[in-house]
Amino acid sequence: MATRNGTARKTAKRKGSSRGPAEDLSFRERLGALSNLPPLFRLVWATSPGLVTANLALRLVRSLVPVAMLYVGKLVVDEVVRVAATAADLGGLSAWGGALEGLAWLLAAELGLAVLSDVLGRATALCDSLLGDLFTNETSVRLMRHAAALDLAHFENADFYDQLERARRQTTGRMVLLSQVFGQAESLITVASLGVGLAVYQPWLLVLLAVALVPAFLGEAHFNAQSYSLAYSWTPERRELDYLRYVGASDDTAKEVKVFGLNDYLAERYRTLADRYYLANRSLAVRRAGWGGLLSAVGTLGYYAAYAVIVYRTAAGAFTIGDLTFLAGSFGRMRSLLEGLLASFSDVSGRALYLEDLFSFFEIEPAVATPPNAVPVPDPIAEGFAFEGVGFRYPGSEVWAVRDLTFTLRAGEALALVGENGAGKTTLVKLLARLYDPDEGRILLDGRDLRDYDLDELRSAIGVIFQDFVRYHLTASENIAVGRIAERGDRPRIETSAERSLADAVIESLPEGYDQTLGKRFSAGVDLSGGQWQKVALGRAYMRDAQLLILDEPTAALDARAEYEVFERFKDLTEGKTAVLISHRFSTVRMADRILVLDGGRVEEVGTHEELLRAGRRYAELFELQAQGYR
Ligand SMILES: Nc1ncnc2c1ncn2[C@@H]1O[C@H](COP(=O)(O)OP(=O)(O)OP(=O)(O)O)[C@@H](O)[C@H]1O
Repeated sequence: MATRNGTARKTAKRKGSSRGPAEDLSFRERLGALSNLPPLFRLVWATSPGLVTANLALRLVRSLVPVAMLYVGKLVVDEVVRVAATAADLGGLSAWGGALEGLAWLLAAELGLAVLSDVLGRATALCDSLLGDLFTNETSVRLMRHAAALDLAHFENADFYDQLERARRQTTGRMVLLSQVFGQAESLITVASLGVGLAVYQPWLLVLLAVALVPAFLGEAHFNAQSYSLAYSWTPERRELDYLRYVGASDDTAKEVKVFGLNDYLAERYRTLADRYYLANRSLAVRRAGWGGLLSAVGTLGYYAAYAVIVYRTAAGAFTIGDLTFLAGSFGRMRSLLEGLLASFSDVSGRALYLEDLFSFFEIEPAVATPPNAVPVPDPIAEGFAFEGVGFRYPGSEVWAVRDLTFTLRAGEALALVGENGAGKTTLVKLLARLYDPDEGRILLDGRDLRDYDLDELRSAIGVIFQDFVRYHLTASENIAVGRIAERGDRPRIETSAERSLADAVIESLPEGYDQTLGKRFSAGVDLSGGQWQKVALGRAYMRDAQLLILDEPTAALDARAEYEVFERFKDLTEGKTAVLISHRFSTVRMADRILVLDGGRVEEVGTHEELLRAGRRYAELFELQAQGYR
């Protein structure tokens, strides 16, 4: 699996290592994670350049408000002191209306700044939340698109699922990270402006401030990295928790969970696992709170030391009372800003570590893909398909699912695949549809390797109705239209497909006909029986109208009459097309032009129904077994 950079590889390696979950990350790794911020910024920028610009402009103005307010505050105090002294000299204020006017202006300026700060704050928050929503939508769509482009093999791999899960968690709330970064930039400008003010009076106060805050910062950074390690190493368990929650409370499983009485077992298993996670988290949270409190006390000590110095110097006459308020205010403000800045810096680097999961997910490349100089898929297919010594092992499996497959599937012929459970029928079909590529040998289409063709075109030329077809909780018409989703607006085509697969009677009996939502997930949904669902799924084959049609157990759930009727129409479905039919029912198998018998992933025999019966080998044996069952 391709990963993004050193940090990703290291984190991936850590997972499998024997070191404990709360192990540390080096400071460099933490800093390295910050390299995820520019790509994040580019993603957010692409979401809405206008909102990002507005956000930054608002923050820039807002960052200068605090120093302006403190300075006006200082002027107010100095002015009050001056006016009060003069008034005392003259025995009253009344004669000094002119002096009060200056004070009034200053107060008005301070009020104006306070209102401005509030308005800017709200406008920034608005920009942040709008951007956050847009960003979540964008990233979720990208994630879905990317996941769909990946190989089927990825989806059968538990590590991939963990990675997908971690990436999925990153689609929401990532804007918080960018707001934090923007907020940090804003705080930095404010700190710089306050720093200039402080430096004018007492430069060494700045040094004191920095020294007092470093321990708290390092503590934060350390615990952030530990939290990440913990969350990372617990991904499989968190996935199991989600799975248990799903099995324990979902429409798909409710029936079986009830009749087998699994509820207590599932709840108990959930609790045991959830408690372990809670305990691991708790011990970290407690240590974090303890150390955090101690280290921030050091910062507070620094602040009061500085405050004492300023008070002493004011008393000694070196500063005015206005200076005192300005300095104490600036210092206090800077301390909380710096503290927030440092804490959020380590928080940012912590969150940036999580971003690694999102970006490294986006960088996984599918192995089954269109080659650079792809050839167009022939239409119509002239010769057909040829398997030449094809062998395939599922990823991570030592056993060959199919091996030495050599046979042809001629254009226009209907070929049935027969074999016992696990013989390799579905695997053969997955190879034909290029859901996987062979590990050995090759599959040719009109004399060229399947891998030379454009993948989208190839998939478009093939229609597969799997045994475990999906029951989409969408409308009846959409459930048929998924066969050729681009034509979903073509109602006559959908209705004709339904008619040919015998789904029309089912759909017409629904309260809302073709617009009826199927399945139980949504309140308006109506569920169908297994056979009714199969008729709907079969409608997709007619809708697809592909050059190569593959039907995996198309009639397994149909009653005898429906099966008979479907086969009456089978010729018409496969007319002029190449078809592959998988079935355990010999009544179905007989419809095919030729039959390929698989055993243990190898071709055992090929021929017409009559030829194979005459040969008296496995096909004849299986046929006889089934025929006996009917007698
Ligand atoms: N996703 C998978 N990962 C690993 N092994 C698999 C996977 N799918 C199938 N296999 C293995 O590959 C072999 C062939 O399976 P396949 O599903 O092709 O059989 P089949 O003939 O379609 O069986 P059935 O009649 O039960 O549908 C089996 O030994 C099976 O255990």
